[in-house]
Amino acid sequence: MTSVLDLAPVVPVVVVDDPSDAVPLARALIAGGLPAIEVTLRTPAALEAIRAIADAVPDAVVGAGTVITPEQVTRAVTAGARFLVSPGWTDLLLEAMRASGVPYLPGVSTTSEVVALLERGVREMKFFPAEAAGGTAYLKSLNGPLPQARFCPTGGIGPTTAPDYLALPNVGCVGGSWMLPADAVAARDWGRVEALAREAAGLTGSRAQV
Ligand SMILES: O=C(O)C(=O)C[C@H](O)[C@H](O)COP(=O)(O)O
Repeated sequence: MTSVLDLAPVVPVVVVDDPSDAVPLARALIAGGLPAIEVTLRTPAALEAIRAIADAVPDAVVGAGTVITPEQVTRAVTAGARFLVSPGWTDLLLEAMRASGVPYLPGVSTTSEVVALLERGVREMKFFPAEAAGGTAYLKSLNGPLPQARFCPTGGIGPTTAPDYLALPNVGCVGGSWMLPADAVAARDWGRVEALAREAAGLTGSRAQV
């Protein structure tokens, strides 16, 4: 499989409360041009949402986010998750992710964590919480000594800051929830979600111009 970092410039980070929203929401994101979708395991509906998207929306590459235990790795992959994302990592979690057979992005926010992952043969990671942990300045600084590490920064990123991240050589994609405003999801305004997704998908253009 293509690296998770190269599927799309923006990976929507989705919190699903009502499992019946999962399929129309995924269709709206795909129609807008965002095929990789991270469903966070933060709600009881998450696994059902992953299963529904995997079954009904074949064009989606659905993954699981907020994966923090080996049990969640197993449940997510069984439900149909095609990639795994964690906000942070331990050796136990890393071993389970590695054994799952699907691509994974362990979360880091410090230089030592990046070095520790490189030591374990992992070069692709989530940078979380991106804005709070130092944003583009931090990632730019990491690229000097550690250019072999590539990141999906997530956390506090919006449409105006995403292009700055995407312009960095060590950033493959960014994650974010801005294309899924809570009021639009509550109103099931999938047209608005699609329009916001389309704008996000177009951010590749900003990147190409840099
Ligand atoms: O759930 C997880 O595993 C997380 O790591 C948190 C998410 O990545 C952020 O909540 C998304 O970022 P926002 O765009 O700021 O909403």
